[in-house]
Amino acid sequence: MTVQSRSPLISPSILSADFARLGEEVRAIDEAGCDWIHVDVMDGHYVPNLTIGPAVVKALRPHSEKPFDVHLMVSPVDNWIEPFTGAGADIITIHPEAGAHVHRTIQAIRSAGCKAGISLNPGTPAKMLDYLIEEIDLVLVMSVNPGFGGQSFITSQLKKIEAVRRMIDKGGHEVLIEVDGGVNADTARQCVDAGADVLVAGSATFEGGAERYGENIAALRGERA
Ligand SMILES: O=C(CO)[C@H](O)[C@H](O)COP(=O)(O)O
Ligand SMILES: [Co+2]
Repeated sequence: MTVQSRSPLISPSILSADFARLGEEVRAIDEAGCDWIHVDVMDGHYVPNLTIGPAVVKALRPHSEKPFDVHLMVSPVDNWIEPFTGAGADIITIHPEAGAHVHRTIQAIRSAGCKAGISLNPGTPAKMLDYLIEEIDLVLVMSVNPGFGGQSFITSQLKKIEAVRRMIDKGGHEVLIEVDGGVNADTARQCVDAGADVLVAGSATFEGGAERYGENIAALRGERA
């Protein structure tokens, strides 16, 4: 197992924020020291939940200068790239199963000036990245089945994080590994030890209200608040 000592980047998922006060919540996690802001876009078709569209991303954009990490759980996905890059996304991650032409979609994301990510569902092997790893900036390893916040971490995904880490180290391209789903202070450590660079955390960031966001983020980084 690769044991890493560096601190991971933290990308709180606003799926667990108070939707009635989203702008305020984005400012609060920014001030609490998060690195990125994770936006879960669900279409009620590719996943059984319906969440945020580009109009909401555009409305939130003035509330933080930190990178907006937009996770598209949408099928078909191609027609949604331009609306989200136009709304202010910095990183766009897609699910290969949701796009008919993954390579082309990745190129469209990068041509629009955004970083491009590929997400691997719990049942999707790391091998899916063959022929794509050199074209992307980020691999999002899903440690829950996509669709809802608050699910339990699927431990088998640690082996996948290790496999993706080996693939990236061998290839020599700069690609970040992000882990999404059921990440808390305990599973965060396991993810970082397996080779993760970025951790998404919804429930574990927003737990306890705004006065706790700073200590929650510090705990996810493995620091004391
Ligand atoms: O993509 C997602 C679900 O599809 C969310 O980002 C993820 O579930 C984060 O929520 P939590 O940290 O509460 O598990
Ligand atoms: Co997500």
